[in-house]
Amino acid sequence: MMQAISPPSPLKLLVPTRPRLAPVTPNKLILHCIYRSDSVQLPNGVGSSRADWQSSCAILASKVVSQEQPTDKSSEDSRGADHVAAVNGHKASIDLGLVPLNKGSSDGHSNNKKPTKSLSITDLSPAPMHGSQLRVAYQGVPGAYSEAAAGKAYPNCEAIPCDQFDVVFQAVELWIADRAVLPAENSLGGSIHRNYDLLLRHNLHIVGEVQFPVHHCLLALPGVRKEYITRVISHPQALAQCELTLTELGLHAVREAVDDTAGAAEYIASNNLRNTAAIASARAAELYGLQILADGIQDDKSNVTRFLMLAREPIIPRTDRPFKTSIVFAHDKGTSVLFKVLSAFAFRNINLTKIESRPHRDCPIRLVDDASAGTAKHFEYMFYLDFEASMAEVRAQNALAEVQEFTSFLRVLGSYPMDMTPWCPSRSD
Ligand SMILES: O=C(O)C(=O)C[C@]1(C(=O)O)C=C[C@@H](O)C=C1
Repeated sequence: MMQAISPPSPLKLLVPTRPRLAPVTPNKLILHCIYRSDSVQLPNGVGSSRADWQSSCAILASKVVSQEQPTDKSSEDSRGADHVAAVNGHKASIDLGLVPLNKGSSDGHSNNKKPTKSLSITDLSPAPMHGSQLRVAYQGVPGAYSEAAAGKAYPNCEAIPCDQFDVVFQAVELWIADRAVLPAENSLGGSIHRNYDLLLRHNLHIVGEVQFPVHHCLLALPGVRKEYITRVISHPQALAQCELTLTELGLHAVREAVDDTAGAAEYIASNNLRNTAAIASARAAELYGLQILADGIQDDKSNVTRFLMLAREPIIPRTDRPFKTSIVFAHDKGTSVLFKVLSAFAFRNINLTKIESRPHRDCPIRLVDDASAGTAKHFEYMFYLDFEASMAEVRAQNALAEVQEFTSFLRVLGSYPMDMTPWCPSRSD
């Protein structure tokens, strides 16, 4: 059997974060960044370098009425962040509240060289300024699927474990990490809602995606038999993905949710729990010295989780490979706007790959009074949409210009290369 190793302890949240969602003002556009296409010349005739492009973002963003001015709360947040010198021994390289969105060409990243080679999934945004290995933050402990996804997205990166999703965002905002890798949705378990909410509260940009086949195992201490198991622990997504198979295995066990799959395995090993099994990866079994009681226990062999990669800076959108763009929008007149928004994409033959709605936390309920019938209480939503086009394409820019007219809030979360790696769903297929 493999020797169990002691993995690094995950980053913990030391500063409480408050939501950074900008107030949504009816009929005012909040567009963080409009990407320019090479075929669309801005009035000042900017070139195609990153510096020019960032300046264009600044110019365009300054033309819209920005609601991103920090509220009292968000300035408190920035102060809180500035006070953090280190998290678990990882030093923040510079003081940083929020990453400025409208950077001009004078920032440290800018240079006037045109990109000499095309972007790839492993080269999704500028190289780290510290000049060493790319540091990628993920939620969980070593052996988590998020760690493996980080390795797929950025081979040879230094993966930095964090104990909460919020900490993953903070690690990048505080320059402890260069990228974040976060699960967004699973083919069986659905969306990881927490991360959709966090995307809106933080100002990181989506710079890529990876789709990662998730192959679950049932793990227990060496020598433990299935019949002894009275409790199965794992991440709620993993429990959901194995629901039917756990029943079929004939386990008479309660299911309990913990923060991550590999953390469940580590917990069993460190507490010598002989009545508890974990749902986690084969790598977690190896790392924490557990045996595999059952292999491939996900309810469907083609169990895939889609992860998003985030960075402080957006990438330059391209047209020479398939790109996806993610947006989030809201409207103060309720959900009736949805049909109009969707038609902006349908008329341009732009394929939608994902739609998600989340509670509008700033304004969760809209009251509609009807003198004769009483008061209707409508829930309000933020809508997240992914579509298959690059922001460098005119049709995508036009679609968004149209969407902007129907919505009171619109933000481009990122325009990034689609994961087009060949389909290979499960090791056992
Ligand atoms: O717990 C882990 O190992 C994770 O990486 C988290 C996570 C998730 O949040 O969806 C990632 C992939 C699997 O779908 C199960 C769990």
